[in-house]
Parts: sequence; C-alpha cells; structure tokens
Amino acid sequence: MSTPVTLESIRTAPKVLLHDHLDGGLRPQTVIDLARESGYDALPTHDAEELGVWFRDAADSGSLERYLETFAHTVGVMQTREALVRVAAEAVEDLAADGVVYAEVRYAPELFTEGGLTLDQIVQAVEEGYRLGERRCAEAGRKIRIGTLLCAMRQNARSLEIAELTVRYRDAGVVGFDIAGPEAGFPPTRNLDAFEYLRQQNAHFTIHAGEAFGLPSIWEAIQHCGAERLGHGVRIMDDIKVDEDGTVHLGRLAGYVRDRRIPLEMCPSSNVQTGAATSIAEHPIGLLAKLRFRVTVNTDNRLMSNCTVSGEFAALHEAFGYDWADMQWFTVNAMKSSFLGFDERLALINDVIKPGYAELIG
Ligand SMILES: O=c1[nH]cnc2c1ncn2[C@@H]1O[C@H](CO)[C@@H](O)[C@H]1O
Ligand SMILES: [Zn+2]
Repeated sequence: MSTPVTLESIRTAPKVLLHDHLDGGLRPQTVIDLARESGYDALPTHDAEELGVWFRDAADSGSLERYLETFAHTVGVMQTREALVRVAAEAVEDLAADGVVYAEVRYAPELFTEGGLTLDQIVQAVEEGYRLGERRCAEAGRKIRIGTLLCAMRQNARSLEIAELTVRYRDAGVVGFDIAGPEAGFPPTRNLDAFEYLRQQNAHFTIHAGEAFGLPSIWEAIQHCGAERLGHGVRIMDDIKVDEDGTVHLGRLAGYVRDRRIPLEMCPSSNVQTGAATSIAEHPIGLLAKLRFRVTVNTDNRLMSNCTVSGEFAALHEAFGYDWADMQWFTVNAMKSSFLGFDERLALINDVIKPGYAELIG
C-alpha cells in the first residue's frame, strides 16, 4: 500500500538538492551565538524565534536586491574559521534531518575575508565543516554527501580567481562553480574569462540566470558562457506561449533548453519572495514539469525563506497534486544533473533513490 503523502512522509523520502546557499541556511540561534562571539552588533533582535521571522519578512520584499540585503547579517557573522566550520557542519545535519541524501551547497568565498582569512583558508574551513557534519550524520545512521559549489559575486570582479580556486579544490570536495548576486545590470558575459578557463579545465558550472532578469540573461548563460545548468531559469517562461485551447509553442531558446536537457534549479518559495513568481500555485514549475523540461526542486535559502526541500515538495504536492512517482522523477532529475561523476550519480540513483521511493510507493 502506498504511503500517504504528508510533510512527515516526504521527510523520509530520499531527496537531492542542487541549489542551496550556505550563508542563506544558518539556524537563527547560530546567527545569534556567532554574533555574540564575534562582537557583531547589527542584528535586529537576539531572540531566535523573532530573528527567524525577521529574516523571512525582510526577504519577502518582491525584489532580488532587497532580498539580498538580508545576507549582511549572515555574512557578517561568518568571518572566522570556527564560525565557518560550525555553519557548514550544522547545514549538513539540517539537510540530513530533512532526508536529503546528496546536496550541492554553495557560497562565495570572497565574502568571508573580512577577518583576515585567505580564500584557501575559507574553502578548507568549510570543507572541514562538511566532513564533520557528514561524520556526525553517519554516526547517527543518516548517510548524506555534500558537494561544494563556489560562487563569484556578479558585482565584484573576482570570478577568474574563484574559478581557479574551484579547480584547485576539485579533488577536495568542490564540484563546481556559479555566479550569484544581483542579476539586472550584471550580465553573465562579464565573467567570460572565468567560464572559458573552467571549460578548458573540464570543470563544471551553473549560472544564476532568468530570476530577476529575462531571456537575454538565460541566452548569454547558455550560449556565450556554456552553463551546464541554470540557477532558477524561471523566466524561460517568456519564451513559451500557451494558446487558449492549451496548445503550447516553445520559442527557439526554450526549445533548446528542453532539447538539450539543461537542468533548471527551481526554488519556488524564494521566487515568490523576490517576485520572480506570483505564488507557488502559479509557479512556472507546474507547466515546465508537464512539458518535461529537466526540472529540479530546491530551497535556495532555507533561513530567508523559512523552508526545507521537504516543505517545498509538500507545497508542490498541494498545488499540483504531485505524487511519489513525480517526486522520484524530480529527485532522479536532480541526481542526473549533479556535478558528481557518472558512476557516483548512478550508484545513488540505483542504491538509494529508487529503493527509497519503491518503499513509499509500496
Ligand atoms: O536567489 C539568489 N539569486 C542571486 N544571488 C543569490 C540568491 N540567493 C543568494 N544569493 C547570493 O549568493 C551569495 C553566495 O551564497 C549570497 O551571499 C547572496 O548574496
Ligand atoms: Zn540562489
């Protein structure tokens, strides 16, 4: 007999997360503890519950730029080695507790240098935290694996340096590269040298595109930069027309994205907060999944959106009626699209994901 789909049962299903920001996923109490330890005095409140609500409300701004302002408080308390180890280890524990079996967690090393850490020290500290978190979870009987994506910030001009850092640590846990930050006014082609370098090195990268800016951003990311995946990509909808009788017309770019199976890292709650989507029920993921784009379901920022990947699935179940087979499809999509090696992706699909859903489907 099939297990009923509830938030609790979804939490037991094996899930894969490709788009989650380390500095967008701290526990409110950890932000408070780290602020106290480091003398950071700009937090709006020192009550954990109130702080969680503050982040969500402040991020609920309707604009990506204002949404990003909230990161001042998380980045502000992540300037020491100890803080980075703690935040990274706790992220692993929180994801494992939500039933995530593989996650690619991203952050921008250039944001954590204010206390004097070098980029290399920052990457080493975060990797130490991930390994610590993985060990703690394994001891508690929950197997989870983390791959790192290093982001360069679009408004800074350090992408080549971060691309080189990505390649330097690719055998030590870093699986890929991304650019993040404000999209309007900062087209991906400003970083062509970094993408060119990564391709020469046979390294992987995704690009935040089609969130706060439309088709030109997606087109540049794919056709000029060579992105393997799209962070969000929701605005691909601008290239899809649906007639009144339901006939669907894909423009050239949307057709290319679907034909080439380019993965879309969709983040429903985050998109509602930044205004990239009006509601979960009206989120483009419904149509895109129906049209069999390679869609994946992600959290973006668990603190700012007060969300989990299980919660995103529960909301999508509510809005679109997705069942276990659909959730397995999203999860296999994500695993296939990860930057792990082919053999490792296959092993997770066959040994963990499929048996997990088979049990739930009954
Ligand atoms: O949805 C998003 N779009 C663009 N940038 C983002 C988003 N979420 C977080 N960041 C940015 O990425 C940095 C590294 O993790 C964060 O500090 C934040 O500024
Ligand atoms: Zn993001």
